[in-house]
Amino acid sequence: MLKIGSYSFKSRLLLGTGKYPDFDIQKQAVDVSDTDILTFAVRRMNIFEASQPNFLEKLDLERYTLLPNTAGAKTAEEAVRIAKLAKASGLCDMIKVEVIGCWKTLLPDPVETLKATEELLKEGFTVLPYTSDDVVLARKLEELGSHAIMPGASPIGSGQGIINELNLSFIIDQANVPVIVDAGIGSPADATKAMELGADGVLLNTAVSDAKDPVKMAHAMKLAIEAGRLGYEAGRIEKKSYASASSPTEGMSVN
Ligand SMILES: CC(=O)[C@@H](O)[C@H](O)COP(=O)(O)O
Repeated sequence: MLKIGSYSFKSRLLLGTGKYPDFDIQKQAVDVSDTDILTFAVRRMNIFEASQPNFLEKLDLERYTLLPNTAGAKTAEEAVRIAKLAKASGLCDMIKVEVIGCWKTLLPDPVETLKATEELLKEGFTVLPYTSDDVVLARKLEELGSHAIMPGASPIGSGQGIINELNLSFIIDQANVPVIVDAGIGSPADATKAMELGADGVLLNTAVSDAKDPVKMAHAMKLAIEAGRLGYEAGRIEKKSYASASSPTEGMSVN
C-alpha cells in the first residue's frame, strides 16, 4: 500500500493525463495502467465553465483520486492561488506543488517551492512538492511537513530516465515520507530502477502519452513498477568482484 497523508493506494503508479493522441487512447491507457491517482494541471481544467471541453471527460473519475497540480505557476503565490482554486471547486485536498523556475529545463524553483509548500501546509492541504534531485532541499521539504517528496529523475518530458541515481538514493534513504519519482521517466526499465532504489512510487506522463502505443506502454509501466517494488522488497544480492558458482560443488564428490 502507498500511504500519502490520510490516503492509501493500491497502485504505486501515478499517471499524468495530458498529451495523449486522443481521449479514447487516454482512457484505455489509464484503464490498463491500473493507477489509483491521476494528476492534471488545474489551469487546463475549465473548472467553473461547464460548457468548455473537459479533457478528463472520458474517464470514470469515480475510480481515481485526482491529484491536481499547479503546473504553470512561476511563483509561490500563483501556486497557492491555483491550489485554492482546485480545492474550492470540490477536488480533494491533495496538491502536487509544481513551481517552475526555468522554462527551458522546466526545473522547479526551489525557493518558491519551499514557500508554496509551507503556505499550503498551513492551509491544511496534503502537499506533494515536485522538486529537483537536491538532497538538502528534499530534507527541508520534509521538515516543513510535506506528505510526500517528488524528486525528478530528469527534466519533465525529456525521457532521459534517472540522471543522478546517487542523489535519488540519498533522498530515498533519508526520507520518512513517501518518495515518488516524478518526471523524466522514459522507459519501463527507468521506472523499475526507481522502484528498485526504494522509491515508494513513480509519477509519469510523457513516456506513456508519447509512446508509439500508449496503451501497451501504460501496461508495461504498471508491470515495471510492480516488478521493481517486488525486487526491492525481495532484496537484491550483493555485487561481488569475482565469480561465485551458481551450482556449488562443495561437499559433493566431483572430479
Ligand atoms: C503530468 C505531470 O505532473 C508532469 O509535470 C510530470 O512531471 C510528468 O513528467 P513526464 O512527462 O516527464 O513523465
